[in-house]
Amino acid sequence: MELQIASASGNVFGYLWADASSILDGSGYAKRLCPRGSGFGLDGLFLMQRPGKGPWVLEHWDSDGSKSFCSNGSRAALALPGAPEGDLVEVVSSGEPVRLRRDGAGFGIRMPEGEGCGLRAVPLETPFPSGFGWVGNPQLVLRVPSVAAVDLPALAPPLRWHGAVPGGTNVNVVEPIASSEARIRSWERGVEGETLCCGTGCAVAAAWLARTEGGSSWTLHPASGEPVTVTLHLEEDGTWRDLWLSGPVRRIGVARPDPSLLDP
Ligand SMILES: N[C@H](CCC[C@H](N)C(=O)O)C(=O)O
Repeated sequence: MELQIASASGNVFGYLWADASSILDGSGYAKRLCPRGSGFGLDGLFLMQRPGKGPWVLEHWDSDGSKSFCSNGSRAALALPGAPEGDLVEVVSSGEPVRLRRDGAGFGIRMPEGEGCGLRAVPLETPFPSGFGWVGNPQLVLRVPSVAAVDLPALAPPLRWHGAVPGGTNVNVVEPIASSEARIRSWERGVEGETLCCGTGCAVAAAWLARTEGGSSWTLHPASGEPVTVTLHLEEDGTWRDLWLSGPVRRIGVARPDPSLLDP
């Protein structure tokens, strides 16, 4: 079985066509194929169904086997062989109806706007000004003087496991560097470590920056150095419309996992 590998701004994923496997044990596949050391060193795994008549269907698991919505991996899927053609593609990704597009900046995704999505007030005490949002998964954003100076492995875990958010949260630190640009670093739930870019983290960071600093377009510079641009219409109540995140995608290649990883 072929494992396609692709990167979205440094967030790296493996992809399997679901009909290539008789057992849809996505969680088990993710746990065996993803981790660095015992697997391919991937942030997450996608199972994809062949494009049919309705929206294209994708499912994502983090490297620890937990199921979650993932924006970067969804937009990178559009670069894979076998993906639907066209500039604009309807997708149901981990149950969330979203749109993907091929555009000048690379590949983009329009984020979920359904029930519960948007900025929310959550009683989290942090040493820094903070915001929280839900975009198919939970994202905490802290504004810091310098993202480079933050000791993320010390700062993030207590917030990641904070009881104020059931199931905990992803943690992002941001540092505005211009009127519509900021640096960002992300600590991801389910990877339990820093990733080089978290798309949903960038989306919530941009929404929170739009609320606190103004503007409707923010370019975020993640740890990978491969920037993403977020455009949105933010409403007074913290919900958004047409929140698009775009950035580069790279196809890395194809791996052939040892059969013991697929069928232990
Ligand atoms: N990296 C992903 C998000 C994974 C979210 C996962 N870590 C969770 O907590 O559900 C993205 O680009 O949207």
